[in-house]
Amino acid sequence: MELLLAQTPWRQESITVYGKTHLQPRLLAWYGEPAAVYRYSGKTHQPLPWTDQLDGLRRRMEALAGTPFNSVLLNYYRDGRDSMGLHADDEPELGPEPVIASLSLGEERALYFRHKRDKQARGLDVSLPHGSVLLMSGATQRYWKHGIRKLRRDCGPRLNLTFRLVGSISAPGED
Ligand SMILES: O=C(O)CCC(=O)C(=O)O
Ligand SMILES: [Fe+2]
Repeated sequence: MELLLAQTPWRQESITVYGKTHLQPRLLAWYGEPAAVYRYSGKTHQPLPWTDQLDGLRRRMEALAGTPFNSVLLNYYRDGRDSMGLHADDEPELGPEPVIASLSLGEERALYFRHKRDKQARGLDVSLPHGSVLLMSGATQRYWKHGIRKLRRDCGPRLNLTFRLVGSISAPGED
């Protein structure tokens, strides 16, 4: 975690909601094969090339999940004010039933799940302690959204690494 915090070229992206632009409440970095271009939160991300450390983690995640990954999104939650809004990782370039391996380091925070359509469905909080891996697969992204809430109490930094397999979806008329 110390290596990743120190050596990653962290960026803070902005997001535009209802015509207003805000800075996203966390830092991020995107690594992967050159072909793993990914649109996330309405932005196109060109991946940085794998570092030895991230490639090593990728191999371990592939062994655990039994599926290949060609990219990883790093999210850095600096303190309890950093968060991630409810969303599903359901972009077309991830395919219909993506497998996502999510490695958490540092402060334990909860990933909360809400059903997309069934408002009666009970939500779910999944605590993600240091060193844990959460596998999301099957229809999870189709039916559920997830996010990280802000906290009122003080809390230390947290890193989350989501390993993904991003396909190239070419736009109509492109090859
Ligand atoms: O920080 C987390 O555990 C969630 C990250 C996430 O949902 C994402 O990167 O899409
Ligand atoms: Fe996500």
